Amino acid sequence: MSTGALPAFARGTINLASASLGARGISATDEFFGPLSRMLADEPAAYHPGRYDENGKWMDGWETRRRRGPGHDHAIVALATPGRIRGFDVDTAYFTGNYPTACAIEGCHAPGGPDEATDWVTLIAASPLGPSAQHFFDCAADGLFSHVRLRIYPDGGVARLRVYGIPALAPAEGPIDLASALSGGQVVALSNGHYGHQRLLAPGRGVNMGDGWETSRRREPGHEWIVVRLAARATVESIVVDTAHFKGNYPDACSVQAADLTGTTGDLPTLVTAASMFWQEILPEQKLAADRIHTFDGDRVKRAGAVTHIRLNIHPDGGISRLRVFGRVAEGGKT
Ligand SMILES: NC(=O)NC(NC(N)=O)C(=O)[O-]
Repeated sequence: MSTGALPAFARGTINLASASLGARGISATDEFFGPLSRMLADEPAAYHPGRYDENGKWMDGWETRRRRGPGHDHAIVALATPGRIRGFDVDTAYFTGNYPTACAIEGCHAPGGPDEATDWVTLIAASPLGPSAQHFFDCAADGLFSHVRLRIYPDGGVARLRVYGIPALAPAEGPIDLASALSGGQVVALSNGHYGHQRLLAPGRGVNMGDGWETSRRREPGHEWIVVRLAARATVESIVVDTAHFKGNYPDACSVQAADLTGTTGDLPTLVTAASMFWQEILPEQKLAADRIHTFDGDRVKRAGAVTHIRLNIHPDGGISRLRVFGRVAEGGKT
C-alpha cells in the first residue's frame, strides 16, 4: 500500500494514468470484482472491511475473477495525454490473497486508439508482484506513448496503476496554456500549500473547493505565492485566474512575475524561490472576486519577452482553483 515516498524516476513527472487528468480504461479481459476505472483513481486505495456487493468483496481497484483455464488477464489504459514514460507503480494495496503473481506492461503510441495493427513495445517484462504493496519499476523507453497495456498473471487485483511520465507538448498554431499539467507545466516552489496545490494546473474547472491551491490563513505581513515552470519557453499573452468554489477565502488580489531561467538555476526550489524576488512583473496587482474566472489579457499583461517560469502572487492568502498562462512557444522551445 502507498507510503507516499516516490522513487527518483518520478521526480519532475506527473501520473499519466490519473483519472482526474483524463486517463481512461479502454478495455479489460474481465472486471468481475472491480472495474478498471477504479485502478486509475487519484486517491490512495482504501479498504472497507464490511463492504460487499453482489459479486463479492468490494475492493478498491481492478479485480478479475479466478481463472479456471489457461491464459491471463490484461487491460488497456488511455493515458491522460501522450508522454515519455519514466516508470510505474503497480500497487496491490489490500489484495492479500488475490494479487497477481506477476505483471508486464507494454506501451504504444496510437492517438486515435490502438487496434489490431498497433505495435506494442514491452516496457516492463514479466516481473513478480507481492501482496498489498507498491511495486516500482523504472522505464528507460524512448519515444512517446499514448496507451499502456497491463498484463497480470494469471488473474487477480491491482489497486492502483501509476504511470510516471513527462507530457509531450502538442504542436500548436496559436497561443496555448503553457501552465497546463497536460502540456508539461509544473509547480516548482510555493510559499504555502496547506490545503493542497496539486490541482492548480489540472484540466477543466474545479469540482469543489478541494480542487485547487489553498493556503492556510496568513497571520503575519506579506503574501503567498507559487512558482510554475511553463511547458516551454514562451511569450505570455494572457493569464486566467479561476477562484471557483473559493467564496469566503478567495485572495483579495493577485499579481504575476516572470523570468527566463534558461541555463540558470534549474528547478532547485530554494534557488528559484530566492531568484523570484527580483523577477519582472508582467501583471500588476489585480482585484479578485469570489468563485469567478478572471481573464487578464491585452495591455494588462506586459510583454516581457520569452520566459520559462512565472510566479503567481496572491495577496495576502487564500485559494485559487486554476491558473492558466496562455502564450506562444518561443524559439528554443521546450524548457
Ligand atoms: N475475499 C475476496 O476478496 N475474494 C474474492 N475477491 C472478491 N473481491 O470478492 C477472490 O476470489 O479473490
